[in-house]
Amino acid sequence: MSEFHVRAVAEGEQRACLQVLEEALHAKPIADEAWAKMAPSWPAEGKFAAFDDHDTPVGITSSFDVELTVPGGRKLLTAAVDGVGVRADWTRRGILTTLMAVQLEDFAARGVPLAALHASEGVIYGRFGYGPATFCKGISVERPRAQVRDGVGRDGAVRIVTPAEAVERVPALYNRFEGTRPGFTTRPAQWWPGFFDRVVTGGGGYRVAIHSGPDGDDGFVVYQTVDMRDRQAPERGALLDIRELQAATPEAWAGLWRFLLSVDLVSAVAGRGRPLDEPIAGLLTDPRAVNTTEVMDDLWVRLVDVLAALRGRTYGAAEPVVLEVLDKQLPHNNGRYAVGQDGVERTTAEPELRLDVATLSSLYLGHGFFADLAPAGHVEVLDEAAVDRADTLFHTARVPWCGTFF
Ligand SMILES: CC(=O)SCCNC(=O)CCNC(=O)[C@H](O)C(C)(C)COP(=O)(O)OP(=O)(O)OC[C@H]1O[C@@H](n2cnc3c(N)ncnc32)[C@H](O)[C@@H]1OP(=O)(O)O
Repeated sequence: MSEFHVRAVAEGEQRACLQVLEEALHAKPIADEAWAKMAPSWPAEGKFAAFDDHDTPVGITSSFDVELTVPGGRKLLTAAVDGVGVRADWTRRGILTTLMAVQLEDFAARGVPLAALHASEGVIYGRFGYGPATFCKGISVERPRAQVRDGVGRDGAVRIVTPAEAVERVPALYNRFEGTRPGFTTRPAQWWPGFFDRVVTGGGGYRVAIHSGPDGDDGFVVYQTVDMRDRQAPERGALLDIRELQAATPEAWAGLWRFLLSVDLVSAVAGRGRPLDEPIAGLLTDPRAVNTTEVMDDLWVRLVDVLAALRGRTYGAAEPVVLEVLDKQLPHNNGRYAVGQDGVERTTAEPELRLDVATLSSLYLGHGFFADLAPAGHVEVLDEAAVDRADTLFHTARVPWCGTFF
């Protein structure tokens, strides 16, 4: 059987590596024109690949640096992992395991405290120390029943912009929202061209509308309408599908929703990847017009430097707790940590809770509870009283949400 070797991707090898990824994700071969557009967003930097005996790539992992907002509002350097795939005839031979090990060591060597990704399947990344740290929901609003409450969302104006104007304005507008809640990430310049090309400018068919309030532009929505009418069912209307909606203020948010629900010949307004706490029902005279269609994991987080990551966030009001953390891939993280409002220290004190780094990572941004993870065996409880304390320290009032797909 052929062996593989793993190394950093060299300049000029990106297209062959991208082809491996596209095949793994069941996408079509990359045409020359598509590659010409994508190449600037696909640098060799940050990519590791597995190669066969002929130096042909058969597996890839990729990342780029962003900043992730953590509880308390600090933004920590984070490796955004994307583009993971192994060619179908090379799977289950340990390629991903090797790629993840090399990539994590690279993050640790560069002093990156956090890594994050969106997972194609729930079973893949836990073994590498990643845990689901933010969640999102799909919603569908029955438009004929959905009347926005009087006096809400009327203060600003919404205008549909051209694709060119969207490309010019939306990235700067997004930068106004960064950091408002745990889980938000910055979007580096290399992220935007792929998004616009897929969705707006490259025939994706989505429109962009911008909300402006007293201080200028303060929100945007990316959406498309899919006409569902036919002669037999003219009342069916179109489905309005929200790709993304971001607002800097509650007024901008309400104004964008009022606009979406006012579009004629639409029977339902739907979106996926919305924050769990988005209060759409409260906006409407009939809260039952809103249905939650799914709840999904959103961002998976991996603490690469546990001490730095724990020190990067703030904590709720409780006495400190001593955690013992187990990390198979990055043993420098193994050990005990005293976590409290006044700081985080390594300690030799007796542990109160023992957990692996994936579980700690899933709780890190403030979603979920130690109390809920303990019964399933994710947290070993050595001192019962520590569970409540740990939950008060870690859980956040604001629900974490990422909302940026990579
Ligand atoms: C961040 C992102 O980009 S998400 C996108 C991820 N990519 C995809 O989903 C594309 C399609 N899938 C693939 O390319 C591959 O199946 C990968 C990348 C998920 C896994 O690659 P492989 O090289 O087969 O993984 P590897 O051989 O190292 O497996 C390690 C372990 O994980 C398990 N595993 C890996 N992938 C899966 C899976 N999809 N389902 C169940 N188990 C899996 C293996 O069985 C193995 O378990 P073991 O250690 O107990 O034997």
